[in-house]
Amino acid sequence: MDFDNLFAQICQDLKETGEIIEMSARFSTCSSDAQRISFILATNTVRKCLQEPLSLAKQEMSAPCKSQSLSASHRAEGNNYYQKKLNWKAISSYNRSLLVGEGESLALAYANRSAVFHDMADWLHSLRDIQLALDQGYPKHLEHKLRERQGNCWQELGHVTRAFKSFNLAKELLASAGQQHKDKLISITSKIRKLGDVMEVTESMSNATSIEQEIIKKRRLAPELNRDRNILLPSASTSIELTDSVDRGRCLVATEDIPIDRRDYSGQVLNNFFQFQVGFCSTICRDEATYHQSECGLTDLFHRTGVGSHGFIGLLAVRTVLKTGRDKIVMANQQESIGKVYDSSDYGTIHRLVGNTSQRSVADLFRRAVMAVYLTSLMQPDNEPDQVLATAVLRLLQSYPCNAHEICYLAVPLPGTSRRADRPLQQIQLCEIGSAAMPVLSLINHSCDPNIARVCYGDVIAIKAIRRIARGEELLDNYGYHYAVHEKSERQTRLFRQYYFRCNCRACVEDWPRYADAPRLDNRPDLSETVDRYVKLRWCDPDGPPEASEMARSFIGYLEAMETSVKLPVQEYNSAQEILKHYFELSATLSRHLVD
Ligand SMILES: C[S@@+](CC[C@H](N)C(=O)[O-])C[C@H]1O[C@@H](n2cnc3c(N)ncnc32)[C@H](O)[C@@H]1O
Repeated sequence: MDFDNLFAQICQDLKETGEIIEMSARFSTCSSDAQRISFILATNTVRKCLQEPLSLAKQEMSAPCKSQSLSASHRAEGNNYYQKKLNWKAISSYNRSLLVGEGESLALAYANRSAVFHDMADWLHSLRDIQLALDQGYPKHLEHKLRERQGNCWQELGHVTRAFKSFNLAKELLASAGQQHKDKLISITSKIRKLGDVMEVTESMSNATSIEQEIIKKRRLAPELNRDRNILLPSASTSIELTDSVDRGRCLVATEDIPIDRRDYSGQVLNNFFQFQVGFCSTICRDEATYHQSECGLTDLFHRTGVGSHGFIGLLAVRTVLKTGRDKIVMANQQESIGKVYDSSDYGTIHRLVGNTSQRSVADLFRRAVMAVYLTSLMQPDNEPDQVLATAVLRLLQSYPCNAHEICYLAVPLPGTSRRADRPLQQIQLCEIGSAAMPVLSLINHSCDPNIARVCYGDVIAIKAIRRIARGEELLDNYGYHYAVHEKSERQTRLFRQYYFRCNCRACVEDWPRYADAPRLDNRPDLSETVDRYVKLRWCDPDGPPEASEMARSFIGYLEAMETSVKLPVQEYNSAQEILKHYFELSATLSRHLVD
């Protein structure tokens, strides 16, 4: 049963027992989250309603979820996509195959995924998957294929001796398999010959973990800040400071003029990164994360039964609490403030995210409190939830809807791998792959006409100025409701429903029209063709990037000129800003942080 249904059942039972009105009056007098949790734990009707679903859920969580046949069918689907060169879809099917596979089916899924990475020129990921396939007992009679692929990867990465060793292993396996692979044997022998004289094979082969360390080292390289690091706000530069205001709460403000495209913040996501699939992002993550035992069962259960309307936020809350541990939570409860330094690696900064508790209805708080008890009971071996943990979960169930950030990546073929230069641009997709708590990023207030954009570099988010920000001006993000896309009334209603504030940005105060109804400038070129050309250049043509950067620079100039010479809003300004954001996203996806 998903949580929405379970909660509806609880409300129904409370109505039938005639307790609901009196209970809601008493619950409304609770003045802290700790009191709310105690209240739920002391309410027999709620506890009784939770008992059976909790037992069933725990049974399901411990039930085996591996299936050779399901793994094989996802793999077959992946093979189908792979043949059609739909690489991302193939990877996604192989991922599903991995999640339910074990033994040989797991090995085959890793091996097939390695072929896709190989075709995408993603040598390290291919190597990692090859090694995992071998570790899982990949069939011996097929091993020559993996060894040859492994040799290609090492060769591309410049490890000649490792390539030599892999090709030789492939050759031995082919030779012992007999005549049927004669052509293959000739081609491998020629690859070995081309490597030249490799006198001594001293370089040892890497295992999956060491390859992964290489991958992570590259992926986690946060883009450099454009200024010195701010010691009070370690993920930001000195161009930004944290201030407080009566009507807008905490906010980030520029300490100097910030030009377009300057990067002044880059926050680590990993503190509480949560992917929406049960599966480890790496073997290192698997080996380090002791809390995964509770978390994975829960995530899998939520997937299979439907997560309910607060499900993902609930899982992010569980991950945070499991990863932080009870002692640090107790400490955060005891400390009123977090001191001078606002450091996102400190749980205290997450603990103090805005939850808008005082503005929430009794019904909303009651529902979240029941969910906190339910989730905490699932995390623990018996059905007696720890009050401290349940209180922390309740706190996060209020703050995360107003503060969690999505992690996205742009699914694009890598440069040079496109077989058709006219590949439709629609193949580029912005994919949401998870959500994360990033407490410093969460200090930025909303505007329907923002001056910064968030850009994901793998699991690191950077923010960049998309218009000039003057000294003393507030940095403003967009929470998903932009003036160019949503009517003012819709923006105001939705922002209030989720974030509990009335927006008074310039676009709201002046009631700017949406993009389609905004005026156009006379004598300005139509940008749509340029956008197409720019995007094509950026990812289809290996010689494209320099020209594309040049184009982005001209857009920046164009935007800056419009800021001072044109009364906004106009369509052209909006389009140029969109192109700039595209440029940022593409640069992040194609940057060396992700691809070597
Ligand atoms: C992600 S937090 C932003 C930082 C927040 N001001 C703080 O003190 O931590 C989101 C919350 O900030 C407040 N907020 C965001 N944008 C706002 C705005 N434009 N005007 C007033 N309050 C705003 C709302 O309470 C919202 O739920």
